Amino acid sequence: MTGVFEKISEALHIKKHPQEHEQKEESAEAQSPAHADATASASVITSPVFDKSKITVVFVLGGPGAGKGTQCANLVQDFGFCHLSAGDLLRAEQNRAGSEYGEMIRNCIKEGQIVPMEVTIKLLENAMRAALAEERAGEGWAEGRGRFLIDGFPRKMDQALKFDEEVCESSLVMFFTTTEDEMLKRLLERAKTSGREDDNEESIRKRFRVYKEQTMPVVEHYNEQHKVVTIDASASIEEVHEKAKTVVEELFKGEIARNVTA
Ligand SMILES: Nc1ncnc2c1ncn2[C@@H]1O[C@H](COP(=O)(O)OP(=O)(O)O)[C@@H](O)[C@H]1O
Ligand SMILES: O=c1ccn([C@@H]2O[C@H](COP(=O)(O)OP(=O)(O)O)[C@@H](O)[C@H]2O)c(=O)[nH]1
Repeated sequence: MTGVFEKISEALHIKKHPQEHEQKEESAEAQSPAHADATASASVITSPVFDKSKITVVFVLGGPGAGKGTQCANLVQDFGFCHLSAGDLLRAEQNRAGSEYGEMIRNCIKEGQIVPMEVTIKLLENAMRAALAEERAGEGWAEGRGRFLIDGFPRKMDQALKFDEEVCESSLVMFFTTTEDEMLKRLLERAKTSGREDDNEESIRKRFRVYKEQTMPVVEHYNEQHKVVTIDASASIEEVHEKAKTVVEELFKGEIARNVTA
């Protein structure tokens, strides 16, 4: 039987990684919804596609409109990260001619729901592969190394577990927080130019609810792993940037204190 991952890979035109092991195929099959029960008892050993000792993954979380994308853009300038916004990748796939997921993605985004993880994870994995294949110059990119800011992901526990286990174990979660009132204000302002179908009050309220119900448990999960740095995003863009920059400097120096408020 064709696994969900294979089916999605085909549809997204994703080539299999030459180094991907047979075991990995078995594992992807085992992770499909039809095999969910088998996964718990399966003794298949999986290894992530990317090696954590070479690839740094920083997850960037926070409510809709907290300023994740804005701060990621700043950190790209500072540290040469590759910035992958899960939302942007989904919107690109939604608009890709011939995508069989376009309609499904559009509906999920409009309703503030989370797109099934197989789609998002494959898009991220594919984008990471493409960035590494570019053999970028600059700090952090020599000899097969790479550094990624993964923005707006993982938003749900299943995504977090699967990405860490099968794609690349994350090093850190930067968690940007501010009030719902502030996020709403920012998003309604962004709506004037973003052209996003979900930047309207009805969709925003739904996104807030999904964020509380589904994304907060992800933050809790990483808190238990001592991987979270919380950054108050209520201040000005530049003030928030200074804090975020210090956090990343400490990460690369190996001096970061986890589960702290920066
Ligand atoms: N610290 C801040 N103060 C005021 N406005 C901000 C701040 N950070 C971001 N914004 C603005 O708020 C809106 C949402 O920011 P964005 O980075 O797109 O959020 P997210 O990626 O978390 O949804 C944007 O229009 C952005 O310019
Ligand atoms: O891993 C992800 C990330 C995003 N989304 C969808 O994309 C939307 C927009 O996410 P994005 O991060 O672009 O925007 P934000 O809500 O943070 O402003 C979300 O509401 C979800 O519908 C998703 O399904 N899975």
